[in-house]
This record gives sequence, C-alpha cells and structure tokens, in this order.
Amino acid sequence: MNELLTPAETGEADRLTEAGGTPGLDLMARAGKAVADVAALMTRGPDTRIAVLCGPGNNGGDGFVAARLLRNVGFDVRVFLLGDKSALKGDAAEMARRWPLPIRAATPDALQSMYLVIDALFGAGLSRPIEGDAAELVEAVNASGLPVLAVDVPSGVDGASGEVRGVAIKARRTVTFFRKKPGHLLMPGRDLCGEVTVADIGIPESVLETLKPRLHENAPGIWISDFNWPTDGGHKYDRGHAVIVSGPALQTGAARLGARGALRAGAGVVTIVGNSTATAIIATQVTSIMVRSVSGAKALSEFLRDQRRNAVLIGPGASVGPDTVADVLAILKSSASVVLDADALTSFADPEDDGDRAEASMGFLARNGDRGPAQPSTLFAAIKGRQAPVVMTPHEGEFKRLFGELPGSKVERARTAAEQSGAVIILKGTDTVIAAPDGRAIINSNAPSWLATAGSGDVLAGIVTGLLAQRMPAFEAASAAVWLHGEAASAFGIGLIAEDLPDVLPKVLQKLYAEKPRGRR
Ligand SMILES: NC(=O)C1=CN([C@@H]2O[C@H](COP(=O)(O)OP(=O)(O)OC[C@H]3O[C@@H](n4cnc5c(N)ncnc54)[C@H](OP(=O)(O)O)[C@@H]3O)[C@@H](O)[C@H]2O)[C@@H](O)CC1
Ligand SMILES: [K+]
Repeated sequence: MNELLTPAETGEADRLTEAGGTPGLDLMARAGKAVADVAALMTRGPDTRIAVLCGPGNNGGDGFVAARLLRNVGFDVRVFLLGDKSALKGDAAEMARRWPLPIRAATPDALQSMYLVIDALFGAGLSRPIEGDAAELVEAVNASGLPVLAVDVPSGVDGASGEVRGVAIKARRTVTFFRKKPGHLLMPGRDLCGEVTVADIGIPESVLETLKPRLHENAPGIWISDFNWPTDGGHKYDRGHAVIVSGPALQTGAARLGARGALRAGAGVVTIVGNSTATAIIATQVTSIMVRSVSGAKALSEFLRDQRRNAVLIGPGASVGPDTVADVLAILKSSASVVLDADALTSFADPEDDGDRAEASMGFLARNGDRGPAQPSTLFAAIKGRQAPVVMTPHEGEFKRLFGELPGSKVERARTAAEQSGAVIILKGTDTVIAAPDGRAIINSNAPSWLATAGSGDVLAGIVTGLLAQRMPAFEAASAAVWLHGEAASAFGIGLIAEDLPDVLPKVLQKLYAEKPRGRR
C-alpha cells in the first residue's frame, strides 16, 4: 500500500484496469461513492447543504456521482459546473446526465449559504496553471472558510510534485483512489490536502507489476527485513563501531548529539574523535560513548585502518573549510560506510555559488594544490571511487550549494543528486525525500512540526550512522533513520529538544520489535 503513483501512472493503472474488463464508468461510480462516504462524515446532519463544484473532466465526473448519492440519502445538494455541460465527454457526460436537478454555473455565488464544498474541479488531469474565472472560484472557496472535501487532489495541486499551479484549493480532507500520489505528501500539496483517504475502486493490485513504481511512502514494511536486531550470544562488535568526528572546542554538542543517536539506534560501540581540546570537553559529558583524540586527515586515516570502525559521521559542527575537506577525503578513502552532513557538505560547495567558500577554497588550493579545488565534483569522484556506501543529509540550502538549481519535483531533484554523486541522499524538510543512485526513492510523512528544532539533524545523521554500523544497506538505513527520527519526535510530543530524541528511540524500537513478523526475533 505504500507505492506512490504519479498522475500519469494512475492514468495507466486506470487503462490497464479497463483493458482487463472493468468499465471506466464502474471506476467512476466507485470513486464517487468513496467521495460521498467521506462527505457524509463531514456533515452535521441531513439538512446540510452541500455545494459540489464540478470541472470539465473526469474529476468532475466523480463529483456528479457523489452529488447524486448524497442527494439519494437526503442531503440538500447543489451542483455547479465550470464550463459547458455540452462540452462534457465520455463517462463524465454520462454521470452529469444522471444528475436529476439543474446544473448551475460555478461562480463564487455558488458558495452562499452552503455548509460543505466538494471540490471536483481538477484532479489528475491538471495540465496548466489555474487562471481567470476558475482561479477566482478557487480563491472564493478558500476565502469562504467552508470545509472542503477534495476529489483526488485539491484543485490546483500538481499530483506529481505537490506544487501549486496558479492557485489551489485548501481542503480539510481529500479522497484519492487506489494509491496516493507524490503530491499528497510533498509540500505544499501535503498541507493543502488535509487528511487523505485512499479508496479502493476496484483497480487490481496486479497493475503494480506492470507499473513497477520506484517511489514509496516511508513505512517500516519497506526496510524492516533489513533491520538487525540483537541476537543471543552476540558481541558488541557484531553491532558495529560508529565513529563520530567532532568539530572544535566550542562546537562539540553536535557530535555528542550524533553519537547518542548512533548508540540509541543500536550501534555496538560509538567513539567520538576530535582534537585534544574538543575531546577533553566531550570526555566530561559522555559515559557509554568513548572519546579519542584523533585530529587531522592523516590521523583519521590511520584510525580508520581498523576495519571494525565501520561507519563514520562527519559534518555536524565540523566548521566549513579546507581542514574539513581534507578530513572528508581521508575518510572516504577508508573502507567504512560514511555519513556526510552539514559542514562536510558545505565545505565542498561550488565556489562559483558561494563567496565565502571561494575564499576558503583559494586558501585550500594554495596549501593543497596537488589535490585540486574543493568543489562538488571532487566530492562526487571520491564517493564514486569507493566501495562502501555514502549517505548525504543536506537540507535545501546545503543541497543547493552542492547540486545547484536542479529541475523537477523534490523527488526528481533528490534522484538526480543521488545519481550525480553516487550517494544516498536524504533531502531534509517537512517532506524529507530519500533517494538512491539506482532511482529508488521514498517520501517521509511522519515528522511532526516540532521536529524542526536545533540539533535534530545531528541526531538524524547519528541514527543513520548507527544503522550503517550495524550493516544495514544504505538506502534502507537512511529510510529507517528518517522514520525512527519522526516517530521519536511524535512519541515525545510538543516541547521536544534535540537531546530528547535519542532517549525516546528505545520506546519506538520496542514497538517495532513487538510488531515485527515472528521468526525474525
Ligand atoms: N485514473 C483513474 O484511475 C480514475 C480517475 N478518476 C477521476 O478522473 C480524474 C482525472 O480525470 P481527467 O484525466 O479527465 O482530468 P481532470 O483532472 O478532470 O481535468 C481535465 C480537464 O480539465 C481541463 N484542465 C486541466 N487543467 C486546466 C486548467 N488549469 N484550467 C482549465 N482547465 C484545465 C482539461 O482541459 P484540456 O487540458 O483538455 O484542455 C480537461 O478538460 C481523476 O483525478 C479522478 O478524479 C475516477 O473517475 C476513476 C478512476
Ligand atoms: K479536485
């Protein structure tokens, strides 16, 4: 159930179903019934007056069906059409014909003395920005403050990207069919949808074998079989050794947050490394986490020669500049899995895009001329030249510094970045996207708004590192980490600070452990 289908793929699912013998009219009848069922839940009793706003395509067709079914059970339903009834085609024209009462023009006046609005203006067939009369209507609906139930997607939301084309309806609930679309989860679409219900309208699961979707909504089912649970007789080193590289003395908090994330995610051993002043400070703050004074690229290379140290995080609090560049390149030469976050990413920013970076890069060049300038291509070549996986965890700003302005939806941008860099990308945000170089992608949807708090990204990077230390494959580790992070924030509730996240993880992990299929314990 976690597959996400673009509007084009949904259309294909529809065609395959019809080719299998199910008439399109039946699909529309079931779609309209699903809409009517949810609409009934949003009313305040039989006297509720409902405005159904229908558009010129099959989204409007679903609206006509819902209107008829709601009227049949006693609701006071009015139907308004954008455009001409004579221009309706196919199944939508047939469903309009079955509506027994007058069809009025859809204008802002339609909203007067209504209680609920059903938005059946545009769905999967939105092909351009909404303008003119249609835009005026959408704006009037939003200004009315009436509760809105959207059919398939709120009109104006692009089902593929979640972007607003022109203007868009703000719905309280949305009913979609067979599978969600990326636009239900990507911002701002996700906000405009309200609560999303997915209805079964008789499209068989077998169409997925043809469509082979490569985009999913994050859920444990996707990665739980790759999760490594503690086993009887296991040794701590069986669960990996995560190494967290600290920044200088006044920036050690980020490494500590990452380290606790890694340890709580189940890494057997976690060591924080840094220069002697930084580690002296850290040592007064941690107990089950080890601390070693290891500083500079050469020392890091030597430290990582011990292959039991199998996952490394660098970036949180690292500082931007040539030292971090050298550290990252040394770490990438090791056999460990690597997580690059924050300053480890910005240190490779394209100098052309970033004045501060340009200056730092010039200095670096002066001292390290043989290694070439610190730029994204240097980083990507180092990633592609190694065996063990790399996960990068940029927010939008860091992403832009490394990859520039890429075209397409957030999913497409993350996919391109993963392919270009050879790393698994966690493109963070309310709608975090995880993408692998082979094209697989996941949209995360469980992060509460209060997760946007200082240091929460450091904990996330630490959780990824902890899972990589346990030898979870990188794409699955990244997806699991993002999900656990969101779940932990929800479990803690409002008032959360980053320090709280690692300590809520056990509760989340215990629930997963209790629910996982038998025989895997
Ligand atoms: N697939 C399924 O499984 C099932 C799908 N079902 C339903 O069908 C819906 C998809 O129907 P659809 O393809 O007819 O597209 P829809 O969204 O009604 O819009 C197309 C019309 O709008 C017009 N138009 C577009 N943009 C415009 C704009 N900005 N401003 C003005 N006009 C604009 C466009 O005009 P054109 O581009 O052709 O000039 C065309 O006339 C889907 O969302 C779901 O609700 C269910 O019934 C059952 C199973
Ligand atoms: K709609």
